[in-house]
Formats: sequence, structure tokens, C-alpha cells
Amino acid sequence: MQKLPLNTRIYVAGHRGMVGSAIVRRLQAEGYQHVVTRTHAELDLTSQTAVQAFFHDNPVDYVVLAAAKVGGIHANNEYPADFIYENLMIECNVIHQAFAAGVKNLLFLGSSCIYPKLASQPMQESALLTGVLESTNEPYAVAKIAGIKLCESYNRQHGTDYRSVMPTNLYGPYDNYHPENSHVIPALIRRFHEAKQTSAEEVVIWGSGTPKREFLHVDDMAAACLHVMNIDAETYQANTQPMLSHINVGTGTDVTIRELAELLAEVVGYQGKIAFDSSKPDGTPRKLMDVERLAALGWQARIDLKAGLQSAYDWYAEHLDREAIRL
Ligand SMILES: NC(=O)C1=CN([C@@H]2O[C@H](COP(=O)(O)OP(=O)(O)OC[C@H]3O[C@@H](n4cnc5c(N)ncnc54)[C@H](OP(=O)(O)O)[C@@H]3O)[C@@H](O)[C@H]2O)C=CC1
Ligand SMILES: C[C@H]1O[C@H](OP(=O)(O)OP(=O)(O)OC[C@H]2O[C@@H](n3cnc4c(=O)[nH]c(N)nc43)[C@H](O)[C@@H]2O)[C@@H](O)[C@@H](O)C1=O
Repeated sequence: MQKLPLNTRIYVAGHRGMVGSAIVRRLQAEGYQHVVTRTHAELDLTSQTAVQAFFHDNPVDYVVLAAAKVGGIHANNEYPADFIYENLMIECNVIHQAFAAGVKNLLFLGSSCIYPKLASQPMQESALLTGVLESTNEPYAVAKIAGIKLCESYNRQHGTDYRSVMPTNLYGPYDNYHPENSHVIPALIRRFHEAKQTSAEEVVIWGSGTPKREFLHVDDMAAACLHVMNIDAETYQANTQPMLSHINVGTGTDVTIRELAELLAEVVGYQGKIAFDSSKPDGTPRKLMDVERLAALGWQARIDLKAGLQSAYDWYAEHLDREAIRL
């Protein structure tokens, strides 16, 4: 396994987010000495001129693109223009300006929602663009597919080594706990915690509870990112042909939303009723990732779901009074 030199200058875009912060923790733990970061306030990645100036003034060797407009099923449904515009702008600016500044290596984070709504399960990388997308997050998915194609096209035309990883649903420290705009795990952690504090009789879960989801702890995701970054170029190219420049990252197992809710109630210690509001959207019925490609390249998830949920809840409870929690 080729090891990136520890003095590699690595720019992590989105370093304060759940995934970006996990990647920075992992890089620092592994001894990388030159991790470059900018907050959203310091550098708005939707601004072409600001991104061009950043790369001109700050020579880097590797870019990790973990910055994005991110949200759960409700946020995607409510703000489709924001999701497609901001993510397309971030991807075009960072990928093109990295190339223009001579950066040879980049890791782009896509998402499992790039695959067709009814793709056969588990979903292989080759399923991309073989069917219609899930309507609740289609704009976001189209932006993510564009990110994959940007990396692939710069590799084909300019000989860059821009890689794309497709994470399944993620959770863990520094997640977004907004009651409406968050993903299901932070939303339910917060709802069950507040229900326990107020002795509420029941907690309402969105949808039917029947959809299935795969959940990967963000520390596993960060480990997978560093693993992919350290694969030598010819091995990476040989394992992502024909033109399949992306690699799925997941656990290879899934649970129903009902099972997840019951697990979280147990983890949080909530003993009231769990009800389902079928007026809320279910989204994709199932999106289990085929993780064989990355397994063949030497990486598998390690964090068990129940232990991961427990650690995520413990982190939430410990940070409630601090600004780290995005409520
Ligand atoms: N969370 C999940 O379940 C999944 C996430 N992913 C992907 O992983 C990546 C990271 O997601 P996650 O960590 O959960 O998201 P977060 O929302 O936690 O982090 C996103 C980061 O990007 C920053 N950002 C957003 N817009 C801009 C901008 N215009 N300029 C500069 N910075 C910006 C945010 O800063 P600020 O908050 O200050 O605006 C934030 O730090 C994304 O590409 C996402 O699509 C893929 C699959 C699942
Ligand atoms: C991560 C990935 O996938 C995301 O899509 P998603 O997987 O459908 O995201 P979700 O976590 O919001 O919902 C998962 C399931 O859970 C149910 N559900 C129940 N109760 C709550 C609840 O209270 N909140 C939320 N958000 N969902 C709930 C919800 O109805 C749905 O059936 C994209 O947005 C996109 O971000 C993307 O890249």
C-alpha cells in the first residue's frame, strides 16, 4: 500500500463538517503535518474568484472535497435549487481550480443517492446512470453525479488522479442535529433524548418505517478515505474500469427505519411509544451498497451499528451545551 508522505500538503474542504472533521482527526492521528483548512466564512467555495485566489496563494498536493450543501430527505425536498446549485458550484470551483493550480490528486465525496431509485440491491458501481433517480433528492444526486464525471473527465483529458468515493448514510460526532433538515440518525437521537427529558408519551418517526438504510460511522468513513487516498495510481485505475471512477463505501448491511428507531430508543433509554407518520415521505425503499470493490482493495468497515449509535449518542449528550452541536 503506497503511503502518502507525511509532509503532503492536504487541503480538507469542509473540515468543520461531520465527515471533514473526522478526516482531519484521522490525518492528524496518522501524523500528517500539513493539513490546510478554511472555514465557510473564510472561503465560500461557491465563489469562483475566491477559490481561484485560495489555490493561487496556498500551494497544496492533495485536495479532499468534503464540503457540500448536505441535508436529509426533508431538506432535499424543500430546497432543491440550493442543493443542486451550491453543490455544482462547489464541485466545479474546487475541482477546476485545483487542476488549474497543478494539483494532481483529489478525493471527491459523492453519495449513495447517485444510484437509481430501484437499482438491484446491493448496488454496484456499474448501476450508475442505469435508471431514474429517487425524486426526493434528485437535484442533489445530479450534482453528485456531475462531481464524479468532473473527476473522470479531468483524469481522461488531463491525466489527473481525481478519485470519487460514494458513502452510504453516515452518522457520528459533529453531525447536523437540526430537527427538520438533518438525517434520520441525528434527528432521532435528538427527538428520543428530548422525549426522555420531558417524559413524552410517544415519539413520531417519519414515514412507514419500512424503508431500509445502511449506516456507516463517520470514523470508518474517514479511515476508508485515507485508505483510498493511499492506493497507488495503477491499482486504483485497474480497479475502477471501465470508466467507473468511483468506489462505494459502506458496511454491506442494512436495517429498516423501524429497527433503527427501536435501537435508538434503547440506546437513548427512551421507554415510551414509537409511532409512524405515513404522511411523511419514505424516500428510496432501499439503498444497500455493494462494497466488494473496496473490500478487494483491502478495506472493510469495523464499527458495529449498535456500538456506533451508543458512541454517537454519548457524544451528543456530552456536547449539548456547547456550540459544537449544530441544532
Ligand atoms: N452525512 C451523510 O449521511 C452523508 C454525507 N455525504 C457527503 O459527505 C460530505 C460531507 O458531508 P457531511 O460532513 O455530512 O456534511 P456537513 O454539513 O456536516 O459538512 C459540510 C461542510 O461543508 C461546508 N460548506 C457547505 N457549503 C460551503 C460553501 N459554500 N463554502 C465553504 N464550505 C461550505 C459546511 O460549512 P458550514 O456548515 O459552515 O456551512 C460544512 O463544514 C458531503 O459531500 C456529503 O454530500 C455522502 C453520503 C452521506
Ligand atoms: C444520506 C443520503 O441519503 C439521504 O436520503 P435518505 O437516506 O432518505 O435520508 P434521511 O436520513 O433523511 O431519511 C432516511 C429515512 O429515515 C426516515 N425518517 C424517519 N424519521 C425521520 C426523521 O425524523 N428525520 C429524517 N431525516 N428522516 C427520518 C425517512 O423518512 C427516510 O425513509 C439524502 O437526503 C442525501 O442526504 C444523501 O446523500
